[in-house]
This record gives sequence, C-alpha cells and structure tokens, in this order.
Amino acid sequence: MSRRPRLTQPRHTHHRRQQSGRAEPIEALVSEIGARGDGIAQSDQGLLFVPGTAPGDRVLVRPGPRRGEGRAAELLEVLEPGPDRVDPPCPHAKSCGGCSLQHIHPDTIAGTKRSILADALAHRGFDADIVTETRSVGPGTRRRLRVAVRRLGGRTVLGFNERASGNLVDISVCPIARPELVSLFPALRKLAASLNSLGKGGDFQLTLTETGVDLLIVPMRDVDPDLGERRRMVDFAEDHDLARIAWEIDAIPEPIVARRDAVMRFGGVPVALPMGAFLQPSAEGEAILVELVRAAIPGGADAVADLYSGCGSLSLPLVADGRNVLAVEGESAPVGALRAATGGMRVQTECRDLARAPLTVRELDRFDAVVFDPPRAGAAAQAEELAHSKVPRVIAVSCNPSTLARDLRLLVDGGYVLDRVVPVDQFTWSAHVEAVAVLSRPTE
Ligand SMILES: C[S@@+](CC[C@H](N)C(=O)[O-])C[C@H]1O[C@@H](n2cnc3c(N)ncnc32)[C@H](O)[C@@H]1O
Repeated sequence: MSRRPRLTQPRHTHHRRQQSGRAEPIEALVSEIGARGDGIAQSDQGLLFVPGTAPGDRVLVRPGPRRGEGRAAELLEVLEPGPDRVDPPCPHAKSCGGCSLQHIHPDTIAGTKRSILADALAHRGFDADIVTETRSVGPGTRRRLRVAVRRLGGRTVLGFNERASGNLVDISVCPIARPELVSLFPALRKLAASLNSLGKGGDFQLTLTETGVDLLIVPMRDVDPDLGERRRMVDFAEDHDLARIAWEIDAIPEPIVARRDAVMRFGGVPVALPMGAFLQPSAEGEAILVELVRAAIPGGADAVADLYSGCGSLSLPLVADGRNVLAVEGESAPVGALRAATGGMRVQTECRDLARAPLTVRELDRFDAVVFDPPRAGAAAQAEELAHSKVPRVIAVSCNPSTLARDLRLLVDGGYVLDRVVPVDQFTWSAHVEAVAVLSRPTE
C-alpha cells in the first residue's frame, strides 16, 4: 500500500464564524492514535480527540464536548496529511463507521495496536518492553459479520452504522470480510424486504463455516415469522446453499432451516457449531492465537486446563499435540458440541460459571499449564485463584487490554513472572486489539 504524498503547501482555509454556541474551528497537529481509534492532538485548547485522522496530520477541527482529559473534536479538513495517511481502500470509508483506521498505513496500525496494549499495561505498572510486535491478519478474512437491516417505507437498507450516528450506510462491498459473505448482501437485502415480521429491521449475523453460511436473524422486536416467511427462508437457504438459518428471540435462536450442521474444524476435529456460539472472527486470527498458545506450553506439560473454552478452538489443537485437556465453559451448548465432537477422548469438559465459581487453587494445582480466554470483562476471580496456585505456566488470551492488564497484575503480584505479551490484530482497520500473554511461576 502506497502512502499518500505529503502536501508541500497547506490548502488555504477560512476559519468560519462562531455559530450559536459552537466553538470556533482551530488548527491542530495529530501526534498519535488513542485506544478508541481517534487521533490525539495537542492544541491551545488542550487535548483533542479527532476521529478520522492519522499521526502527523495537520487538521482543522471544531472542538466539542469534554471527553476524559480533553475534548472530542470534529474533523473539518485535513490541511496537511501526515506521512502515514493512505487512501482508504473501501469505497464506503467516508460514511461507514465500521472501520475507523483504514486511512492509516497498515504498519502504523500495527504499531498503534502495540501502543494501545503497552499503555494499558503501563497503567498497571508493566514495562512497554514486554509487548512484542503485533501479529496481524489482512483484509478479506472476516468470516463472521453482524450486519444491520432497516426497513424504511419501501426501501430496505443493509449495512453498518454511519460514523457518529444511528443511521445505516447501505453497503455493497466490505473489503475486510470474506467475499463469500459479501456476495450474499444483495440477496439478503431482498430477503429482509420480504420478511414483515422483522418490523423496522434487526441484525443478520453471518458465519462462513466449512459447510456453508450459517445465518442468524435477530429481529428488533420479538415476533415469530409466519408460515409464508418460514417458507421464504427455506427457499433462500436452498437457492444460496446455506447450511442453516435461525431466528432469535429473547437471545434464544430457533432453527428455521437446518440443511447441514454448521461445521468448523479445530485441531483437525470437526465440531458442529451451536447456533450463536462464540467463534473467532477469522480463521487466520484463530491460527495465530493457537500458534502462540501452543508455543507457550512447555514440551513436557501433560495436563492443561483451557478455561472459557467455547467450542474448543484452543483445546482441540492442544489435544492434537498429545495433551490431556480439561475444557471449562459457561454456556452449555458449546460444551455439548465439544463433547459430541470428541466423545470425551483426551478432553474432559465441564460447564461452569468461572466468574462465580472459578477453579480453586486445589483444582488448579494438578495442571502443568492453564490457558484462559475470557470475554471483555476479563477473568478477575479466576486470576485471583491462579495467583495462589502452583501452576508452572499460565497463558492469558484477551480481547480487552485493560481487563487483561488488571488480571496480569493479580498474577504477577501472586509471584508469576510476565514473559511476554503479543498483540494480535484480527479486527482489521478497527482500534480493537487482542493479546496473548505468557506467565511463568519461578521454581524455588
Ligand atoms: C472470548 S470467548 C473464547 C472462546 C474460545 N477460547 C475460542 O477461542 O473460541 C469467551 C468464552 O467464554 C465464555 N464465557 C463467558 N462468560 C463466562 C463465564 N462466566 N464462565 C465461563 N465461561 C464464560 C463464552 O461463552 C465464550 O465461549
């Protein structure tokens, strides 16, 4: 990707007059990208957070409401682009709020994600040197997408929220996603138009599995589809060779048509995905997480616990390496899927709420290594137990740098040594960052 040439002459701009209570536009220089993906600029009005900017951009902005230690600001014009600004690859970039960083060179995005992680760790007293380079997947890899649908009079819109508004942008292309999903958009729009039970709209969650697309429809209101609509969904699944369609009400997915199991293979083992179950957003990102976890487990480690295991995307590769794995997960459907896939061979499963009932020190001490991969809230209760355990190796996989930093602090205060933290970028062009952290308990 080529960086945009630096403008030698800033374009002439007129500072607009102050309008009823709105701040006067001011110039500012963006120095870095913050944790939410907005550019951070120092100005004579203090710190400004400016969406849509890149490091080194000289910009004209209108300061807005207070935010944290500074103010949010609206980008009015890029007066002089910074060296890392590139032409956004997606034609919807101007309006679509789905990707906030695609105007920034990929190398700079990777560096930004590393800094976001290092800053979160620094808040808990960790050194930035502990954070390695970012491992990134490219565009065209997202195998799970949640697109919104709005039925507005005679028009049906399918896409993502507009930047800084609740309006939807009608999407025809989406370079971050797998093309097999994007090619369904026109047909999905027609399907949505034909489903009156959707009311004003809802969400379509699309998952590209090994046996075809798995579609979960989540209407805005709790209304069941009628018989005609069910027939149309069955026809749709047949016409487009979908694996399955389900309709979710009150967080419970009802199967409308199941032509095949929606199968994903983890560690070579086919697993029939339960409707709506967690799945890593890309195969490439999952492969990076698996590689990092595998590499962190010592050769001689036999008994491994995989906590917050989902359907076994980490457990099953470890089983393939010859480990004996206990997979613990709070939802019963993924536990059942993993159990059915393995028949209990080398993987023991347990359905347990790890926030309320974490594995105790006594339970933990029989393991040679423990992996935990919690949701955004992190795993504080489990980390507290681990901190008192004798487990020689602990690996934390996380989708939230700040809860990761909190959990790592608990472990390090309990005597663990933090060996390394690897940032993983599988949410291309967003500020979202994941990480794998490796800790060891020093032997006395
Ligand atoms: C980030 S996902 C990781 C899943 C799996 N490791 C993977 O990579 O596919 C987090 C998992 O934690 C489960 N979970 C959420 N809260 C939980 C809790 N309190 N106790 C146990 N599991 C929980 C979710 O159902 C989900 O499967």
